[in-house]
Amino acid sequence: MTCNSPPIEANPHSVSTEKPLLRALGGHPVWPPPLWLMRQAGRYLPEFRAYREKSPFLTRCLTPDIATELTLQPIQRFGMDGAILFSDILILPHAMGQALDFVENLGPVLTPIRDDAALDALQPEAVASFITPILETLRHLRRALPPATSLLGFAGSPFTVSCYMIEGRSSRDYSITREAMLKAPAFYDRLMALLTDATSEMLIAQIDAGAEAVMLFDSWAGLLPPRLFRRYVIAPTRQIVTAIRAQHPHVKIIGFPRLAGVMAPIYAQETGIDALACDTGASLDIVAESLPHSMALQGNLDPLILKAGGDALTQEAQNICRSMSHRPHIFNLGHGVMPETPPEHVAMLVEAIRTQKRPEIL
Ligand SMILES: Cc1c2[nH]c(c1CCC(=O)O)Cc1[nH]c(c(CCC(=O)O)c1C)Cc1[nH]c(c(CCC(=O)O)c1C)Cc1[nH]c(c(C)c1CCC(=O)O)C2
Repeated sequence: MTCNSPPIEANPHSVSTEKPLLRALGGHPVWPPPLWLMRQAGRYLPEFRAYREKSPFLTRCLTPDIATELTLQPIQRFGMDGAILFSDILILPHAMGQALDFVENLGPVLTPIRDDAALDALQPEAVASFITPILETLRHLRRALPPATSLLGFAGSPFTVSCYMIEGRSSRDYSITREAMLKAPAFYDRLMALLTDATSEMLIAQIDAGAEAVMLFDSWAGLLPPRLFRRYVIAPTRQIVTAIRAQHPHVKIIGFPRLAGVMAPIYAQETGIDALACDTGASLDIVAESLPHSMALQGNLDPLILKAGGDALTQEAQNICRSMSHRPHIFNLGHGVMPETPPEHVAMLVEAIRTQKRPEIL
């Protein structure tokens, strides 16, 4: 598919001309719930693997024709209600000049930022030009997507991105980062201020280029105890939400404080987001009890159940939908699609969600 191809066949079950995903993000219950999956564009798809063999990950992210095609693959195959830009949360530090590579079977590898000299070498002013191809991808996608499919931009939240920037790679506990936070607060706060401003500017640029909603991934938020969670997860997120709202008051924002536990509803209330994405460990109905009815919830099927398939997949997916049928809910996973997931299971999940009967409203 090229960027000038005709729009893809829309979700046949969608009856409203308004986009179901944006309607749910606007605080309205929608049935069946709109759905998309984190990592829906990924290695579990043979058509994704075909591109992966031809070019490195960063090239795929920064080549509009390729990034557009990869974003569209799950939409073409499953008719998802949301299309998330094919990019990565680590594009931002790379755009600032931090060396980044994605190594097979290891994941991201960066030159660690451990002192003020390394911070001084970063160039936040370079981000705007570096992300030009990503903004072009968004413009292509707005033209190529079916009318009912919403286009999602995203960024990593400052704390999670700081974990990769300081650690230099994936880690079990990001202890180097968390020690820097405690032992070198002036250094760490300087990095966080840099990331908070740059993330706000990048998301505003994504919205200017066509993103209809944006998502903030704080994938390691659950590593922090409450006091630090408030300072380094909630406060930067609130700053980013405020900055986006100043430019785009009606664009919806999804926050994903992964593994936040009891802090998740507090995060939702105190950051001003429109939708709270919940990880696998959250019970949506319990989280919902402490949030305004207008706050949309997103999630949260266990990716392992999707990989396993069978009756458990259909039953668990429909249980999640039923528990949220009275609220604005976006069906998703509690984390990304696992690479070993059979694509047939995703098709089965989409069918189960779209054809289930709506529970009687009691
Ligand atoms: C932590 C994080 C990263 N990237 C991301 C997060 C937050 C979500 C999460 O918690 O998983 C976010 C992300 N990464 C990617 C997307 C867009 C695609 C989508 O979600 O559909 C999104 C939203 C592409 C990607 N980002 C990456 C891939 C795999 C690239 C490939 O193997 O070709 C994709 C499709 C690479 C990546 N990128 C990252 C890691 C740790 C890795 C290697 C491990 C892995 O592959 O999952 C950093």
